[in-house]
Amino acid sequence: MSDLPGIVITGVSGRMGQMLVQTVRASDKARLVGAVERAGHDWVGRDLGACMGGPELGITVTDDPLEAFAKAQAVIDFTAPAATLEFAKLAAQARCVHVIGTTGFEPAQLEALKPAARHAVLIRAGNMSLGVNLLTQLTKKVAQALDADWDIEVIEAHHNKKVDAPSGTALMLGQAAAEGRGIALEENTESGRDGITGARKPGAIGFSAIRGGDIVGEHDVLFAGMGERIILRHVATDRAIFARGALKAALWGQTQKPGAYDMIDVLGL
Ligand SMILES: NC(=O)C1=CN([C@@H]2O[C@H](COP(=O)(O)OP(=O)(O)OC[C@H]3O[C@@H](n4cnc5c(N)ncnc54)[C@H](O)[C@@H]3O)[C@@H](O)[C@H]2O)C=CC1
Ligand SMILES: O=C(O)C1=N[C@H](C(=O)O)C[C@H](O)C1
Repeated sequence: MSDLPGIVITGVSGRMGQMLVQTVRASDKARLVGAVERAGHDWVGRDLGACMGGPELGITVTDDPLEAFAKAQAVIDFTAPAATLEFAKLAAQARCVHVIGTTGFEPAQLEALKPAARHAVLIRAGNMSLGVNLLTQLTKKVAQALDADWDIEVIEAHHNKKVDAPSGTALMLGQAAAEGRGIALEENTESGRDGITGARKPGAIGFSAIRGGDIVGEHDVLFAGMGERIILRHVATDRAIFARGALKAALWGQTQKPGAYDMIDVLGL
């Protein structure tokens, strides 16, 4: 019996779920102990390895998250907001570190996540990659240095299956820009322009979303001034960057006190 932290992956058949299975199995710092899918999914009740088209792994995909969490030290969760809210309660009950990559939360849903962090370590980020988390720091710094005559626009592109916009990453970058500028993002957002919109609201932070093909994730923060522009860019070409970040967070969380954390905490940026 290994004493490496045991990890459960939720939404295991998803794009990120399958990438996480590969990442955790390749790691010598953690072991995969459970796999969760939604009730009714055709992977439930079958061996995970066989579902993924490979040799059997001895892990049966379950739709009973609490049963899976009870055997684990961490849950890595890239699913959907309603599912993540449910998993947060159960992970706290099982005292598991809950790493949340899910995006698309409404403000009330984010509020509803808070009680879980009183009992367990909860680490949430709209983007788990080192590059994007560094970019948030750079964005804050540039926004701090420029006055409100510089228009800030966050432009993102993702694959055609993505269901939420702006992306979680775009919101992190917008938040960083707002903090740098010393304004509240909620009161200074401009998005979804269409038709006769009128001139751009001075000082606003704009968001635009492109959806197409298999784009993994691309984000530009554009600072547009009079006669010059600065563009900060991150391009993701492989989902492994998110899975590596999530696993790092799950391991880091093992030694932390209950509370709400993000990837800036994990990476020590
Ligand atoms: N924070 C980050 O670094 C990243 C975040 N994401 C986010 O992760 C989420 C998932 O993305 P993808 O893997 O591309 O989506 P996907 O649609 O391929 O996978 C989601 C999976 O969750 C499962 N699921 C939904 N409800 C469930 C429930 N109640 N119980 C168990 N499983 C359930 C679905 O059946 C599906 O297999 C999205 O919100 C996306 O924006 C994606 C990549 C990186
Ligand atoms: O849905 C995705 O694919 C991604 N979602 C995250 C987001 O909303 O920013 C992270 C990454 O860009 C991929």
